[in-house]
Amino acid sequence: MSNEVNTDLLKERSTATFDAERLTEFIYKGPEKVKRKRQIQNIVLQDKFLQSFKPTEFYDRDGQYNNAVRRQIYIMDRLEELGFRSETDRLNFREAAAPVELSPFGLHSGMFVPTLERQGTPEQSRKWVPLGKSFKMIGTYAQTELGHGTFIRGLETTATFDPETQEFILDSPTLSSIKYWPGNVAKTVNHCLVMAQLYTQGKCHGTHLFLVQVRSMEDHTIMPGLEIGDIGPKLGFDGVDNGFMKFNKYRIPRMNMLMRYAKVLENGDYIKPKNAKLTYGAMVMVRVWIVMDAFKALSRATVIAVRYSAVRRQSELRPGGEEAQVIDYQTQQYKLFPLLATSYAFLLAAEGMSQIYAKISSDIERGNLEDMPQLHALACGLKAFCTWVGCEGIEVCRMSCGGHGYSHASGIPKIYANIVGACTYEGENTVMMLQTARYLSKSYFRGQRGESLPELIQYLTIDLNVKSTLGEDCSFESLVAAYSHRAARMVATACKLQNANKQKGMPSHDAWNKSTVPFIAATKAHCHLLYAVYGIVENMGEFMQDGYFNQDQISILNRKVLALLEDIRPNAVALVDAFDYPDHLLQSCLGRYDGQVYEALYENSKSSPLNNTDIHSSYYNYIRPMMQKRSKSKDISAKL
Ligand SMILES: CCCCCCCCC/C=C/C(=O)SCCNC(=O)CCNC(=O)[C@H](O)C(C)(C)COP(=O)(O)OP(=O)(O)OC[C@H]1O[C@@H](n2cnc3c(N)ncnc32)[C@H](O)[C@@H]1OP(=O)(O)O
Ligand SMILES: Cc1cc2nc3c(=O)[nH]c(=O)nc-3n(C[C@H](O)[C@H](O)[C@H](O)COP(=O)(O)OP(=O)(O)OC[C@H]3O[C@@H](n4cnc5c(N)ncnc54)[C@H](O)[C@@H]3O)c2cc1C
Repeated sequence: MSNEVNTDLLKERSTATFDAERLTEFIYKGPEKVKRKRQIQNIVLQDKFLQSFKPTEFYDRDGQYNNAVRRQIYIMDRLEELGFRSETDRLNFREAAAPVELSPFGLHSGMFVPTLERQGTPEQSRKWVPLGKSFKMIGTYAQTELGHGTFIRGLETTATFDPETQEFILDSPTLSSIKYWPGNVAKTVNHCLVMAQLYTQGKCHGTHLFLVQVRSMEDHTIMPGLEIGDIGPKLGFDGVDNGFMKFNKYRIPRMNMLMRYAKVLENGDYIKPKNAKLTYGAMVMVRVWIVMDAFKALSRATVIAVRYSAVRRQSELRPGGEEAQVIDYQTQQYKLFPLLATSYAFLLAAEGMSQIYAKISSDIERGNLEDMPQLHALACGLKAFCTWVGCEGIEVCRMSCGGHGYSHASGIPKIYANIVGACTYEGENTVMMLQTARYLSKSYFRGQRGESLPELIQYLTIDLNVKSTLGEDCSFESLVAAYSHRAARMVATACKLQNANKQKGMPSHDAWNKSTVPFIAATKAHCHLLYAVYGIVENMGEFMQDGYFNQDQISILNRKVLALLEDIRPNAVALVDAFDYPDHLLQSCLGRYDGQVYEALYENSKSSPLNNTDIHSSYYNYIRPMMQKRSKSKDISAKL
């Protein structure tokens, strides 16, 4: 591989009107943090073991799982050796060491241990969290069943208290109650946090979490009374052993119920929690993290697509002239530059979401549940919005790279396959949006009654009779006002339909269900971030429904969005360089910093396993016998 930088990329970087390094420092919170991140990424780059793996798609499923386990354990050991204590250092090392791989221990660290900490009593946490953190206990979060994932209250796994033996008896009473999907259940973990319907003294008290040992700590054999296995190949998550698990009257100690919020006493008495939804806390936490995951996935795909668009020359923009950089086609800019803006918007949304989560979850830990509904609504809405918009955007990035975008060598298919599951896991997006919609509906009617609303939704009470003041300058204030107006009007419209349904005599659940389509649209408007002008132009109908903009203002906006493309054009490469993703993290022949795309594609293809032999065995086994057989037959020409 040559170590020269593609001349087009060199030109792009020299014509940028700002210093990308300054923006990198803003993104990563200062020059020292950037320096530290790069130091850590370099440690990974110099690490022979970590650099010894071929691209994951060159291995079969067994190999991918085996590699994932090997690599993640190596990473754990290296982190201990390096003595990295800060979460940022550890995350930077992990992301650089395994950039496109979901860890078979991901749910252990991401859900199992944090849930023990947050949902266990202090005694339970003191006992189990150190075992989890030292990987003596390796766990996951097992909630979804064959028959239920969304409707937690419909889960069928039972945990029945036996006061004689002071045990809970876990059981999968039906086929549909078999746990199905939990990550790392199939081969990796020896414990699970199991969500089950709690029965005591003959009464069901709803779903609660139980710590269950599923494999021997001595030899990893499956505990008697359990059936465990892998669910099979999936669209992505190749290295993750999502599994199924069936309980057959499986006994666990009473004290294995996480009892921070609800309890079962020795005599079987049930002590209920302050709020039944406290047991849903682990899901809220992961939804908050998924907003950052959506930023990372979309921004990486955008880096690849924008750099490739600067390098790829195709067709004549000027008749007879040299072939144009595809980034100079207005259509290519209209595809990619809004995604560039969206990536920056998602970064800010993810950081804001994390700050709000930190504050409200610490209030909840101290027993102040006042803002729990707002946190739930925000986490549901942003998780759904950012993964939907992010996944659509990643597909646009892939297609904007033409044929090479479809190759795993571009790095984009893997980004998409790993993040698109987030539209489903941790709460299916439509269901999540409807949770936010429910909160908006209740808030709208509270606002109508003159009750005060939290700051984030005070816009619901604005005067909807005003028209836009937008002028040629498309001021920030006029754009914010436009988004608030659109969302407030759409929420009001959905709520009026819900009310009208009730007035017609519909029971409230039907009145709700028959207004959920406009509620989804209203909730998306509520979550819509301010990559402003493009968002208005792309959704003009919703902004225009009540004549909020006049014809002149619409023309201003249509002109403005094209003008913005020209404003961004000279800085497009610098804006993606600022995300500072090193090549070994992007894993992309198209998104390389040096732009040597064709050489990288050629080298990558030569290492494809199918090239291990010149003539493939199928020639000897099938093709040659077929040709010999056909050459003997008389009417060969007819067959051809
Ligand atoms: C690439 C990176 C890889 C990163 C690695 C990631 C790997 C993937 C890991 C994946 C793991 C999983 O998928 S784990 C499994 C995830 N599963 C889910 O998320 C299931 C989704 N379903 C649910 O959360 C629930 O069923 C939900 C839809 C909220 C409905 O719950 P209920 O029926 O109990 O409640 P409802 O009747 O709807 O509402 C009753 C009231 O409770 C409130 N309520 C409901 N949930 C609440 C909550 N969590 N916190 C506060 N309040 C809540 C509602 O707002 C209502 O308030 P009022 O209106 O005031 O009454
Ligand atoms: C990659 C991946 C990893 C996963 N990891 C785990 C894990 O580690 N642990 C775990 O417990 N689970 C895990 N899951 C399961 C996941 O949490 C569930 O699949 C998810 O919660 C969706 O539930 P479901 O499958 O029942 O979908 P369903 O709810 O059956 O969705 C089917 C359709 O029904 C619609 N629908 C359902 N309810 C409503 C409603 N009330 N109103 C309107 N429409 C509705 C949905 O919008 C959707 O269109 C994982 C899933 C995936 C894909």
